[in-house]
Amino acid sequence: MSLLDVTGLRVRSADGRELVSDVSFSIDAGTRLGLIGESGSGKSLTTLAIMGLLPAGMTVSGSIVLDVPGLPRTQIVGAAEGALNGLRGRAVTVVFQEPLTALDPLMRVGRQVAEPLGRRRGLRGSALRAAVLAALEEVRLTEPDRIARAYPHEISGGQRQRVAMAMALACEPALLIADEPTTALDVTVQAEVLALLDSLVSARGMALLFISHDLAVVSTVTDRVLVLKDGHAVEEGIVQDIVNAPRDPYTRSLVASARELDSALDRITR
Ligand SMILES: Nc1ncnc2c1ncn2[C@@H]1O[C@H](COP(=O)(O)OP(=O)(O)OP(=O)(O)O)[C@@H](O)[C@H]1O
Repeated sequence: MSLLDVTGLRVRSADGRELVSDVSFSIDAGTRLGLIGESGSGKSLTTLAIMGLLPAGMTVSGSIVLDVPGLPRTQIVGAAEGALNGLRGRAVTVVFQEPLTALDPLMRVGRQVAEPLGRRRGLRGSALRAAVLAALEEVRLTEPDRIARAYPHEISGGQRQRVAMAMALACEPALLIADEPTTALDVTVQAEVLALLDSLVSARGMALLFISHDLAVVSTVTDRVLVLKDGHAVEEGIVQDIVNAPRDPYTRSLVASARELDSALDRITR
């Protein structure tokens, strides 16, 4: 049994349009899967369905089973809010593209990191303060004291994404979903945050579902990938195989455009 088993997932809008069509995949404990596709292909809705957070009015069918050691095996589709609340954080946590969505603009960063740490580890007072600084250091934030005292708007976008990662990791999830976590960052910061994510996921033995529209980015952090187009899964496999021999026409076009960018860079640097 996998950690996450998604079978025949369908999501429909309130007006009956099918936005995600019969998508199936699974993730074993400690393994990684990339979900790739252009804008509107259904990546975010798939993520939200796994978290049980689809917008009101949408309907979901199929099966999403989370089976995390030490927690009740749960069918997410149709689960009661209470059961989902018990799973969010500890079983599965998301880091979103825009870290401001995870952060309260009116609360100092340190207090926000303290909240999941206190809840998960039962820490208070000076032990909690020390754990907050350690969590900020773990995501390689220099000057953790200053960052802890800052409000979200007083730190950079890259620093905010590291804070969001620290908050996600504080829950010690079995599965981390990273939904385009570096898309809003500039390219050099993007590479650093990806490397950090990669090493933290390995160090903690977490499973990772990594969402991106960028094949090059996906291939740096995952070895297996599922390609989505217009809500349908068109191809799944090892990244290396998909890059070398894409079977589906859409995957071929993704690979061709990634290569195009690469060779444009080569031409300039030659
Ligand atoms: N709240 C909503 N109501 C109606 N349709 C929606 C809603 N949210 C998303 N959609 C539609 O569902 C489809 C899939 O959207 P989704 O956000 O999952 O795509 P995505 O692959 O994550 O795209 P992006 O990379 O731009 O985030 C799109 O056609 C989108 O317009």
